[in-house]
Amino acid sequence: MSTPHIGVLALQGAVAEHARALQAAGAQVSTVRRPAELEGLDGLIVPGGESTTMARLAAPVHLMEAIRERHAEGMSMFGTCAGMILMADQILDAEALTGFERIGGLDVVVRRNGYGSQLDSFTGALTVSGLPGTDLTPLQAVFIRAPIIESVGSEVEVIASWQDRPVAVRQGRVLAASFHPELTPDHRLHEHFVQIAGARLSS
Ligand SMILES: NC(=O)CC[C@H](N)C(=O)O
Repeated sequence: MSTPHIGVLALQGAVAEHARALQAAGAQVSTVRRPAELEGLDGLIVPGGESTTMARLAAPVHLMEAIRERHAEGMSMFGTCAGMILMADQILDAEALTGFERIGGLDVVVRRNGYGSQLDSFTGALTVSGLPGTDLTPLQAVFIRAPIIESVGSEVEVIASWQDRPVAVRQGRVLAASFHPELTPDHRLHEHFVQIAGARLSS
């Protein structure tokens, strides 16, 4: 099988950390700031950071629409934290995003900063289903002003929960997490995404 080529949206946010985790997971990695840089990608990570800032920076070059089109043509997507907000079909507390294109495509309702104010940052140990390999140790998940997933559609599989709420989900070629998997040395979720994105190369 050839090496999956994965991009990291590099407008703002945790870009370098994702790139390192993807390299460790065996992918060929490049950064994406313009639509042309989506060409030939098997997958794209939209990192955590600030969803409103990313949406504003993407607008002049219509990057969100271009990502949506490439996804429709087969590119996998992995949205973490702010990245998940940009992929969610519905956002509560979305005033700051009004008028800006987002990617969409993930049938979930999210609440921005839902884990915010009192608990700005915390770590939870998660059991994640469907990860590659035989390592069953819990994944340490770092939540930073994280969005709450309020509900998921019928095509969405919940692969990890924390305190009875979904925090990682998969819908076909879309993976999403409320937390920051790039900030811990455990790269199993990145490996999982590389496998999802690479599946069409081996089929
Ligand atoms: N760590 C994060 O990505 C935080 C997300 C941020 N609260 C937003 O709304 O975009």
